[in-house]
Amino acid sequence: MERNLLQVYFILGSNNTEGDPLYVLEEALKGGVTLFQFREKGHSALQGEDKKQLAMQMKELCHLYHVPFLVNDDIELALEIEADGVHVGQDDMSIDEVRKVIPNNWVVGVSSTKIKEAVQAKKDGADYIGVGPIYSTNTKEDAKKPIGAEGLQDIRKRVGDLPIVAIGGIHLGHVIRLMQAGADGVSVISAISQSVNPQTTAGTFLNHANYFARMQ
Ligand SMILES: Cc1ncc(COP(=O)(O)OP(=O)(O)O)c(N)n1
Ligand SMILES: Cc1ncsc1CCOP(=O)(O)O
Ligand SMILES: [Mg+2]
Repeated sequence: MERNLLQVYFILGSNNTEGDPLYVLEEALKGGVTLFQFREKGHSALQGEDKKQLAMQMKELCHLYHVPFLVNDDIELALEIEADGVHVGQDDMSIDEVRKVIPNNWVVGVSSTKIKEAVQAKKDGADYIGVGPIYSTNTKEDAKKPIGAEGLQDIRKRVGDLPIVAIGGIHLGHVIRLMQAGADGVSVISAISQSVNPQTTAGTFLNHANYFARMQ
């Protein structure tokens, strides 16, 4: 995959904002997020038809802004609504199983907290790995222990040029440090979804990532 897509990877579900998730997503898209993941899980998450309706509306918005739309965990939903890819974790469907049922051109991302998982994900043909949690986060109930920028750097050393996005507790001030450690970009939920101005925040994330790229 084109690694620049990982620069500002926004993830959102209906319970990550007190406002209208479609409004938050459109503001983030206007600000310049480069990739999007629909992650509808946890407390009061939508189910069934409601979940599908929201996913379809989010996909349409993403496509209006030419941003690929990925679905977290729910491969069946991703297929139903013709997403652009999926993200799976260590406890979800395996990449092998996923690849059997999805179109060839879809992006498949895999979560990795440890070197072993990252090396395996690369062997299995992941398009990118989501490495984290980097810092502590209140957004994911079952998050593992944070690995810090050092943990990310150790993983980078072992996976060559495999695209990596850092995730977990990330704020604007972390971007440069994480890209120095080997991330191609950052994946965030609350820093954008809970921002008073998601558009400006998304835009500033992109500026930081572009600044790092120009310095190389
Ligand atoms: C980009 C990215 N990286 C990691 C994750 C976490 O996936 P997972 O470990 O399966 O946990 P859930 O998000 O499903 O709770 C992710 N979603 N996205
Ligand atoms: C989905 C996920 N996977 C690891 S940490 C995390 C939550 C990231 O959310 P936030 O950016 O609000 O910490
Ligand atoms: Mg998962």
